[in-house]
Amino acid sequence: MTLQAIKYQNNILHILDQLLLPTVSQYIPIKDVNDGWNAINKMQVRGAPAIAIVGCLSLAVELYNKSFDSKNDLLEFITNKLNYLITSRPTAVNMKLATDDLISLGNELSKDSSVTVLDMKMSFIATIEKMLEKDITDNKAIGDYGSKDILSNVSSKGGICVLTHCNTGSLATAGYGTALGVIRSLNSENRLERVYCTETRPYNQGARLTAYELVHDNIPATLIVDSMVAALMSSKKISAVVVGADRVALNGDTANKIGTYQIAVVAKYHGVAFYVAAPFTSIDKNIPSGNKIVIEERSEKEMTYIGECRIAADGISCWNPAFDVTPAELITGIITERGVFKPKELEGQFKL
Ligand SMILES: CSC[C@H]1O[C@H](OP(=O)(O)O)[C@H](O)[C@@H]1O
Repeated sequence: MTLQAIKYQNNILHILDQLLLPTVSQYIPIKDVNDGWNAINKMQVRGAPAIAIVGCLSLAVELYNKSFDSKNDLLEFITNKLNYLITSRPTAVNMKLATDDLISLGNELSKDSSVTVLDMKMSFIATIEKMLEKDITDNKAIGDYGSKDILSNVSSKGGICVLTHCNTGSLATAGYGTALGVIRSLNSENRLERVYCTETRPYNQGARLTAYELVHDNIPATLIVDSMVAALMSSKKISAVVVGADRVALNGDTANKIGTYQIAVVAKYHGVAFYVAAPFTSIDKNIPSGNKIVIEERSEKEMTYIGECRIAADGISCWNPAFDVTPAELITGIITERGVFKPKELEGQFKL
């Protein structure tokens, strides 16, 4: 059983507080959209798919306990709540895409005279609940497509070594994971010698979350400091890098955790395949390239403190972008639940 970032049953929602991992494993209740917004903004839950799922489930929980006089009132309520949830973190696209889908569902249902207010409310809740299962199904498909494509491009018949950055596993999704899903699939096929994970400063998603998942699943793994990537590639046989995504532009440019871009540059220099693993819920067909992606900047406290302990000189100014954009030319393949695409093939997927 992989770890669960999100626990939802009978309209009751809890999330694993990821700020406390790996030393404390504690679930906290999410009772409404305000709780959802705060948990996402503080990064008690994080990861592009998990942000959308928790955001929408926080709406489902609030909806369940409310009644509405008309379908227009209900549509206005969910529109306001969803547009508020989008403001919790700007870079990952999943919450925005979920909002667009739910609002278009709302417009459809409000025009259908055979649908009552209660039918409409329960239809929203059912649609949101389906996000959990679909995400896990998508991730398992991503895992299997990714494993197959990576192995088709290596000469060895034995286990391979891969590198990943940040956390893209069960703690960033509804379960199994995206890039970590590929690693789980490689491991279950007995084709993984070792995965190297970067600590991923300053929030340490790698050291605190990915390492936690890999140890929990008994997957052979080694933690490295972010600045060791070039040394790793020059001294060990790394067959591929697999990372996640927060927002993929139509041309394949990809916004992901800060540090991804420089790993892609080093991978290019060393001739190592560089894959992005992301469901279509992380692909933004409305932006042509990565320079349109808003990059979230977070508090300098995340850089200058570890817990309560200050680790940087008082008075130093800081720059803390949470993401960077890797240009499509550095990306070997984008692994999705529909298969693996070269960046230039992505646009065609939206013309089918
Ligand atoms: C499976 S998407 C995970 C994606 O989200 C992470 O960012 P954050 O931890 O700030 O939410 C990181 O970019 C991962 O690749």
